[in-house]
Amino acid sequence: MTSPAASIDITKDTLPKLTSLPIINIGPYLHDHDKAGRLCVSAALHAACLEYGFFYLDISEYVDPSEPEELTKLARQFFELPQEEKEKISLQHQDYARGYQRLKENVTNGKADNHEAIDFYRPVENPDKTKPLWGENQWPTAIPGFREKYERWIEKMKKLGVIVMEAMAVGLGCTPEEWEDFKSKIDDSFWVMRIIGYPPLPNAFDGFSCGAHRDYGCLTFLYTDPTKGALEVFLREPGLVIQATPGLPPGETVEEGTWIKADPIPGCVVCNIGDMWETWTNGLYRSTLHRVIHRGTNYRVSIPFFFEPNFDAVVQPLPAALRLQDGDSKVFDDYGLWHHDEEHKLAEKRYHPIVYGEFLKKKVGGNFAGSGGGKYS
Ligand SMILES: O=C(O)CCC(=O)C(=O)O
Ligand SMILES: [Fe+2]
Repeated sequence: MTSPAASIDITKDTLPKLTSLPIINIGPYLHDHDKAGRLCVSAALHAACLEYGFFYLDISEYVDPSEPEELTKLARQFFELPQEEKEKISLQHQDYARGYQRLKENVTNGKADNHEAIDFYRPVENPDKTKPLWGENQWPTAIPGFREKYERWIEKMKKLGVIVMEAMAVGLGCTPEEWEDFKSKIDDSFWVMRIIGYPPLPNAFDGFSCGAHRDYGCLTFLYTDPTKGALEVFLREPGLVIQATPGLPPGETVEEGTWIKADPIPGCVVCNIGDMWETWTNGLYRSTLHRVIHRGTNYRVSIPFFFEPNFDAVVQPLPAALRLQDGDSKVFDDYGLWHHDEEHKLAEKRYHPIVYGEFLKKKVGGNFAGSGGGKYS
């Protein structure tokens, strides 16, 4: 194989973990000529996904910082509106997924999250709000420019999603033909965008700003205002057993590892992979726990864009990932050199195929309908 993934020997046990996430500049993938630069980016993405499932993506060559800054201003204007005005676009007027959710309406791991938000999904043909996820997006009308500016951002993030997916496919060792097939699963992304507002956590609050969860999709591009100390990422560190952590998903009261802060870095979005990448890589890349604890005094705004597979995409382990895991096919020849035995079986698939839309319906269907659900429950 000729991919960077194959030529770099990254073994999880030998590299020390950084205490802050790696920064990867997507720039070379924006320029046609920079082949060597692209390979470096792909190798860095592969290493970051093996080790952390999280990284900073430097997009300063792709977006002007004034653009997302303007979005956070618009978001603040919305969250400052009287509650009745915000409720006009409540998700209860639609499919219970698209629209505004009031403070503490979202529940993660059984506890109310101390945030409010507006959720948008890819628009669908023939919307029908009685069908799960099939309603219409609800845009605030009281704030001039809101919809146009956010729609411009959505277009940019969708394009960025395809660019980063290609860079990651190369890093994983996909052939160009395999990438074409893979691309057909993500080229009409059933994206989600959330605009989240976090008041400071009250001292006695029994819960989090956003409880510990893994994102369930493909790639998250998280833009946040400059607030520090809020987002935390769980770094798995085998052997390092931390105390039981309240608020972890059920059955995960103790994890081996540590929480690190992922403060915003100018020019970057925080990027993480979700459960779909875990399936595509047959568990080689893991979807990583994260949470938000905002104890500052300000009102924090974040705008995660979730670049997801196509609604009808079948998601299953990719051949490139199975090749990387195929310990069995590395056989020694008569000279003691190992080579791939093409007739040997690839690694066994440990993840079952999933139709993304079906999986998504199970995740969000019925949430917020007074049933105490939530995006991450
Ligand atoms: O607001 C943040 O920093 C993170 C939000 C998040 O993890 C999510 O919406 O999935
Ligand atoms: Fe998340």
